[in-house]
Amino acid sequence: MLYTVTVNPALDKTVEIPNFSVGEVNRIQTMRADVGGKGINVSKCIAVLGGDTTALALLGGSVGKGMLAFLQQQPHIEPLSIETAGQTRTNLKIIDSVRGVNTDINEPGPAVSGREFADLQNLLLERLQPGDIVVLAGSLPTEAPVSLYRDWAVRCKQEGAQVFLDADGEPLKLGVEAKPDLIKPNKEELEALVGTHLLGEKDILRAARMLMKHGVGRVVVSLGSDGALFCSSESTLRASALQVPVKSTVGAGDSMVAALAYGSMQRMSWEEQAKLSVAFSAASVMCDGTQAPELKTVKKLYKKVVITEVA
Ligand SMILES: Nc1ncnc2c1ncn2[C@@H]1O[C@H](COP(=O)(O)OP(=O)(O)OP(=O)(O)O)[C@@H](O)[C@H]1O
Ligand SMILES: O=P(O)(O)OC[C@@]1(O)O[C@H](CO)[C@@H](O)[C@@H]1O
Repeated sequence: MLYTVTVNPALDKTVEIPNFSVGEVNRIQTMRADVGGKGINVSKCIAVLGGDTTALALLGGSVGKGMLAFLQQQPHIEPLSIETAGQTRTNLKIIDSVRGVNTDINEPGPAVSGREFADLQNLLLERLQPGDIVVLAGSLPTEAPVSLYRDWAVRCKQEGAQVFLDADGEPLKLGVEAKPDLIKPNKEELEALVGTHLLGEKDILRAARMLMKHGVGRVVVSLGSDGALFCSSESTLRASALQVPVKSTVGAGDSMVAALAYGSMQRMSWEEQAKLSVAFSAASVMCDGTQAPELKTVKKLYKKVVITEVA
C-alpha cells in the first residue's frame, strides 16, 4: 500500500493578479481553492493514475473539516485523519500571468500537541506492512519536533516500508540521517542540505552521489523549467522539462513525487519512472491552482519526454 503523510496540510487559495505589485492595491482577477499540502497533493495525483493511497493528515477546525469531507469523496483515496484543536492553515498562491511568476504565502500552520502527533504516527504504524511505501512530505507545523521526519522514517523502515521524503531545511537535513529510500529536493533545497552553492550539473550530481554514499537510496533533483536529474544505483538520468503552456507551477514537485512513488509500487524501470514524473509534472503546471492533471494529458506528454543517460 502507498501512504502519504501530511502533518501540515493546507487549503490552497490561488488568486490570479496580473502585474502583482508589492506595496500597491492589487485586484484579483480569478480565484480558486484546492485541498492541498504536499502529501495530499501526492495522493490526488496517484489517484489520477488509478493508484490507491491512504492519505494521513492532521486536520482541524472548519477548514480541516471541509478538506476531510472533500477527501472522503475522492475515488482511490482513503483519508485517515487526526483532528487537531488548531485550525488547518490556508495558503495563498498569487499567480501573475503577465510576468509569469508565482508567489507563495504559506501560513506556519497551527500549534499541534504531542498527543496529536503521536496519534497520527500510531495510525500509520498500526497499518504498515513490509513493502509499503510511505511518502512524508511538506513543512512541519508550529512546535513540531524538528526531528519528526527522521524519527518517523526510522520507525517506518523498521516495519519494512520504503520511505520517500520531500521536505526542506532542518527537517530534511535530519530526515536524511534515517537513510530514506528517495528524496526529491529542488536545487535550492539541495544546496541548503549540502551547505554549498551548486554551480551546474556536475556539482548537483556530486552532491546527490554524496547523499547516496551516506545511505539515501535515490536522489531526484527537480530543476523547474530546466527539467530534472534522476540518480539511483542503477543509472543517472537527465530529462529536459517539456515545453507546455504554464498556468501554475505550485505542486509540480508533488506530482513528480507521486509519479515516482506510483512507479516504484508498479515496479517500473528507473527510466519509466523518470519519464512519468516529467510528463506528470508538465501536465500539472498546465493546470490552475494545485489540482491534479488529467490522465489523458499525462499520456500525451509521456510520449514526448526525452531521457538521456549521464555518463
Ligand atoms: N515551467 C515549467 N514547464 C514545464 N515543466 C515544469 C515547469 N516547471 C516545473 N516543471 C516540471 O516540474 C518539475 C518540478 O518542478 P520544481 O523543480 O519547480 O519543483 P518544486 O520546487 O518541488 O515545486 P513545488 O514545491 O511547488 O511542488 C520539474 O522538474 C519539471 O519537470
Ligand atoms: O509549507 P509547505 O508544507 O512547505 O508547502 C505547502 C504547499 O505550498 O505545498 C503544496 C505545493 O507543493 C501546496 O499544496 C501547499 O500550499
